[in-house]
Amino acid sequence: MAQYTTVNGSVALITIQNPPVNALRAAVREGLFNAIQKASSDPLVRSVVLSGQNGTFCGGADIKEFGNVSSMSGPLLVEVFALMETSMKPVVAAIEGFALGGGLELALACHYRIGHSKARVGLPEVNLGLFPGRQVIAGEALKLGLLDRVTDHNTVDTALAFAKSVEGKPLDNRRLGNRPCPPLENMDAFFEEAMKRVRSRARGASAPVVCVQAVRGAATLPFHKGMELEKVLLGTLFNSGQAQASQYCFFAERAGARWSMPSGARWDTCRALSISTAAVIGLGTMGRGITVALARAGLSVVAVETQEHQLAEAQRVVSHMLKGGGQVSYSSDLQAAAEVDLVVEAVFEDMALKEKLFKLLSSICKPGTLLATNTSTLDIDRLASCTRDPQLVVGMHFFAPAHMMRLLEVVYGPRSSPEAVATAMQLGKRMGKVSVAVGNCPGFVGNRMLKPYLEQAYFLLEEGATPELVDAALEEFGFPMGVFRMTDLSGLDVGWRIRKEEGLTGPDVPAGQPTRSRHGHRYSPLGDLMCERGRYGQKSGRGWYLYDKPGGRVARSDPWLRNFLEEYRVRNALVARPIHRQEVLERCLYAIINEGFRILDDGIAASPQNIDAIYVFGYGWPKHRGGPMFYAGQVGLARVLEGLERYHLAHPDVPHLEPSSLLRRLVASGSPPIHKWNQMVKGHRSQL
Ligand SMILES: CCCCCCCC/C=C\C/C=C/C(=O)SCCNC(=O)CCNC(=O)[C@H](O)C(C)(C)COP(=O)(O)OP(=O)(O)OC[C@H]1O[C@@H](n2cnc3c(N)ncnc32)[C@H](O)[C@@H]1OP(=O)(O)O
Repeated sequence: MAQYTTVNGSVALITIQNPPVNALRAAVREGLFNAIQKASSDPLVRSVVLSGQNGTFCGGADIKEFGNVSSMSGPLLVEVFALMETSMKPVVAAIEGFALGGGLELALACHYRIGHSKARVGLPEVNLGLFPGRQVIAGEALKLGLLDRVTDHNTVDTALAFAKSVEGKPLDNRRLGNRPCPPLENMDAFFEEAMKRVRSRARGASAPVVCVQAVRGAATLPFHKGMELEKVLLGTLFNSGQAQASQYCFFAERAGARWSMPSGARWDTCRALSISTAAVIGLGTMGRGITVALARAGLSVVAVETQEHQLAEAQRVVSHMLKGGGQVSYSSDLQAAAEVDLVVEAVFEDMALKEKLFKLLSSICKPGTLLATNTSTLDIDRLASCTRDPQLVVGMHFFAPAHMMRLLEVVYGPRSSPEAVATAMQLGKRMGKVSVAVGNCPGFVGNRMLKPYLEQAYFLLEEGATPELVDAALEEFGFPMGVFRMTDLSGLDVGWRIRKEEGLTGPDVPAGQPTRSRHGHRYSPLGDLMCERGRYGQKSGRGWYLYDKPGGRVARSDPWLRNFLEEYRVRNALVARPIHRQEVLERCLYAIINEGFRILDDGIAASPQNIDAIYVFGYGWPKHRGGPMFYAGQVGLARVLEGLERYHLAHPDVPHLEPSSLLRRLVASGSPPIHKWNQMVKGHRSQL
């Protein structure tokens, strides 16, 4: 766990050994503690170098141990730090790769720090619901005083020579605990302003707020008092539930890489096809973002758009985004896709158009080309059936803006080959995405769960709520945008087109159909009515809110909408009632969760972690709430079930509120923890 050798006669070299990231689990802490004691007591040793195995200094505390803090064994991190800092022999950290969180604190407990120029240091614990900070590269760390020296050469060798040069020198002013924090003018005003800003951005997350309190303590109190305060604050965070949620997200983010298909095919047994060239078809907003994402991942991309004016505009925008980097050519001819390894189709969400395109692509592209569609809801298998090689068709569902959003849903149809899925998943990794493989059904995972969420939001408007009230409740919960602001941003016409495609609205709806009912179920036509009035959201300057101009970003309440809703209620004999924030949250969130359970039971998602990763990285679900499925566990499955039963009783014509069978089975079996849910799933497939 901590290898100890003596080098150059007098330098003890301690190497942390805990792959893959040298996390500081109990055995490592113990190893370090013993090694420092050994170096201190060995009369031949005059200095110490601390490094990490395999070019990695240390990824911090072991996050897996946080799951059971009470059973943590071995010396505490602070005890290791204290032993190191009070050592009478100079300790030099040799930082390669990264020193993060407790790993950086370990380096800061050393008397000197030498970093490789490519090393990254920082305190990223905000992502884990603990004290936060940002990561910086070695050069900046040097300027900030976090490092004493940066090298391009072998870091350990440099540190060993350096350690030799400081043997016997006084250490008192090298111990950070002895150094006072430089005074700051208007310290109180500074921290109050910082707190105000952090609170407004934290959206209910405790860690950033508590961090300001800890930094204030560190800056204004004597060292040991600051440490005591930090311990108390850390305890608060650990007990908040938010830290567990964030730590769960850390692993959920990585769990998608270990994908599996119902056939038994899985990540470690399938080989990805080699992809170096790609074509993107359709250069609207999505196609442009996808082009940038692929080009940044090192692919040579041909961007195809048949409308000349759109092509010219796309070329301008994409070149600007890529700032001269990336290899992209442009064409208005589909033949340009003939020799590529991968095609990503990103045309309008229209099945007939996509079917035609897939038929064409299948005849144009060389054998072996992977055909991917960026559809957000349509049937992958129907598209596959238009092609020569249906096994080479998958969904690659990007999220806008495609070059920035972390999520990629990789959708496999019944005929998609494991190699095709492996290829799309590997591409996702190359693009830096959180990729999750999911099965084929309308809306896949993300949009399928969005549907009941939107539906509840519309129903709440019918019953007396306003967009402002619904959005405020959701934003207070932690979403960056409430559901109405979000649909204004993405465009109300997107859902309208999908509902037309589904025959729920538009000319295909049979005459005499009741306004607020479809197939015997409650239906709200509010979204359709808005679109019929040209209210598409930000793009038209009017939606659920009012904007200064088309494309405007600042939402204002719209008196027109208030009247519109009142008239709508009168027309439909609806009586507005006061709606409480709690009802908004329960109906909107429980509806999402309920659909999540159905998706799990249907085998469309392989695990609750996959669903949560999709919601956190694609739909703005707050990380400190862990994703909808984790949140359900935190609220209590029995309470979620009771809520759904209550709302379904009140709204029996809303099938999405009828509790899913999996949720019922889980509650009946005593609400097991989330990692055991899969055992209760129909046709359960083993977890990897
Ligand atoms: C009431 C008082 C309670 C007392 C408790 C005291 C505890 C001490 C509390 C606070 C002090 C210190 C806190 C911390 O240090 S928290 C950890 C801070 N570190 C981080 O946040 C870094 C997290 N890791 C990363 O960002 C990346 O993993 C990376 C940059 C280190 C490496 O990236 P990459 O090469 O892309 O690899 P992966 O991300 O895929 O990771 C590989 C593998 O390793 C696992 N892993 C990574 N970091 C950790 C870790 N710190 N602990 C445990 N495991 C870690 C990761 O999960 C991957 O494994 P897989 O999930 O099985 O795929």
